[in-house]
Amino acid sequence: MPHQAVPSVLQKIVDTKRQELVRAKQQQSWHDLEQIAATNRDDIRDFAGSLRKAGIRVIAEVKKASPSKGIIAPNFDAVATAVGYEQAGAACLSVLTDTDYFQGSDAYLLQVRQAVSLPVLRKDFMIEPYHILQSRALGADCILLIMACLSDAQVAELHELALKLGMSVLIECHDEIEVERALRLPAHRQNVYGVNNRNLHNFDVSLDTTLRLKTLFPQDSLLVTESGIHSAEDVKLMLGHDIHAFLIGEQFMKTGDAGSALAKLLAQSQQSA
Ligand SMILES: O=C(O)c1ccccc1NCC(=O)[C@H](O)[C@H](O)COP(=O)(O)O
Repeated sequence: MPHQAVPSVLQKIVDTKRQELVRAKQQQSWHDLEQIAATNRDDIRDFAGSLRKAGIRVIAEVKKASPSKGIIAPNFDAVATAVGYEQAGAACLSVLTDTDYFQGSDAYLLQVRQAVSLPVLRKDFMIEPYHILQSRALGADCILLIMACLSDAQVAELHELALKLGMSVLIECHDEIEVERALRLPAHRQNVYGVNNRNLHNFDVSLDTTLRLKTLFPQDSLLVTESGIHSAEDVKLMLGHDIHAFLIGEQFMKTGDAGSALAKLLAQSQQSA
């Protein structure tokens, strides 16, 4: 664990992950995962590369529920949502696989990855190398590393393994200390740095977090602003600060037609952007 106080929700989720790992390892050994990942080896999509392309790049999130909002999408359909996002112009997808807190599922990741041609992030709380290999075996093109729930040694180990498996890595930060720690990881073109605008201690969301922390990253860093993007004004604010990549879930999912909501946001954001 890192030296700072870990937000209680995160601590709870990480404790659950430890229990899940015990069961998962009984069902599928490291060797099993290695074999599946080996058959998937050539089937990997360039997540970071897609975000580097010109224009507004949205990682559209397939998200049924969350600890802060409860159920967001009562008529949730992971595959229909993903296909809608792809048709609407998403750059990449994010699929929540955590069951207890987000009502996600590994099955959604497998199904979505097959139904679209976009690169897909496995959005979960990764704490052990097993999670990284498991993600690749499920078809993930990118994994998430949350600095707030990992020590420097853990993050270095998970980062190295993800890159070895050919995946991109979304390295998520919430404050200055986490950015400083994240930037000590080896530089790599598959590194994507996320600034999460959601304070995990109280769930408050402030886009100022991204604007404040952005100045700490080297200029050529691939930066994604995460959480709390609700409008074209929010997108334009970020574009004005040279941030072109966005991770957005709730705003789309709560409408019941996530793809159309993404198309609308892109169209409105491109007006005089
Ligand atoms: O969304 C939550 O309530 C949450 C609570 C605790 C840990 C993580 C949480 N969210 C994960 C995310 O990072 C968001 O799903 C993602 O950035 C999209 O955010 P939004 O557009 O606000 O749904």
